Amino acid sequence: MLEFDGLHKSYGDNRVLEGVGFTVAPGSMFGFCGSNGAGKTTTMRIAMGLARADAGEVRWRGRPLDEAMRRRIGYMPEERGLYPKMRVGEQLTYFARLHGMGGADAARAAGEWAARLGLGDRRDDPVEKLSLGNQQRVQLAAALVSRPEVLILDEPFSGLDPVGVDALAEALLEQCRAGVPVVFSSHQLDLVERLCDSVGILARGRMVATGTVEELRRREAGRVLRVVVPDAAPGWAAGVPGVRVVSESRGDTLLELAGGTDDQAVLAAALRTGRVTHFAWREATLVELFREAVADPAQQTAREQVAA
Ligand SMILES: Nc1ncnc2c1ncn2[C@@H]1O[C@H](COP(=O)(O)OP(=O)(O)OP(=O)(O)O)[C@@H](O)[C@H]1O
Repeated sequence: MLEFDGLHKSYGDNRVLEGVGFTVAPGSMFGFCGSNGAGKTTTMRIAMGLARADAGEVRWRGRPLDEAMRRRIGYMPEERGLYPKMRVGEQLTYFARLHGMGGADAARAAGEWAARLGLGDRRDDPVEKLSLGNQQRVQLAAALVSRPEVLILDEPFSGLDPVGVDALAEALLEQCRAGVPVVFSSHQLDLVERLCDSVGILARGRMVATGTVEELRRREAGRVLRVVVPDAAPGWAAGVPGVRVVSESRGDTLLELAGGTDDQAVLAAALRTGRVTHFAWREATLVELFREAVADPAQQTAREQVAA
């Protein structure tokens, strides 16, 4: 297991992490989500020894990470870290050697990863001549080239075109299949939902939700029904007990049902208005779960009081 355990970190009065913890099993992919400034980069930098935690630790296979173990981690820093004037191929070979690979092995792996990430014909170009998206691909290749035991990637998908996203997604899934635990941060929640076995959402210095997307959905208090009643008068659902109207537009309504509310009673109410052309539970997207999870409870209570 890769374990992030009880991490605390303050910068002056800014309490960034207040007991952040999650685990990532070998061969699984963990999507690390949170608003801008939530502390994702700080958490990853602590794992890599680039920032010091005030308390807590990060363990791999039961032992706190040390410098020797960190050399076996493929890390992609947010600030990126390439040598602009070095050629792509040399650079990848250099990173592979830095992580302990022998010369010939390193050169072979560099060639393979450049090709895998669509950089085969750019191997002799200095990095600074590449577009930002292609520099991003080099950075990813640099994290992957040394056959790491663990991958920690800070926003690896940002700036990639759809072909680059697919190439990286496939590369990461392959790493997972080989037993590597993968942690990546991202604001692209559709990708997180598609790729990750589990997800963690960081807010106010703590993990406010962790689990599979399915588990997060189950934990959601309200359940959302989509009901389409083309001929109904606006507001038809507002009086149905246990129902909150999330949205309503020309007969197309999203309704949140309180626990214990019978969906068949809602259907009967809909039928009383006329034809019902659609009636189905709708799964919350990760974007909706994220919004719910990061919402400040104090503000939410205030909103509910205003609404009441
Ligand atoms: N070296 C530092 N000195 C002072 N404050 C810092 C430092 N590094 C980070 N912070 C602060 O810590 C908080 C968390 O920042 P961090 O970069 O970890 O967030 P993040 O979740 O990665 O955000 P984003 O999604 O925008 O990349 C921010 O308030 C930031 O200003």
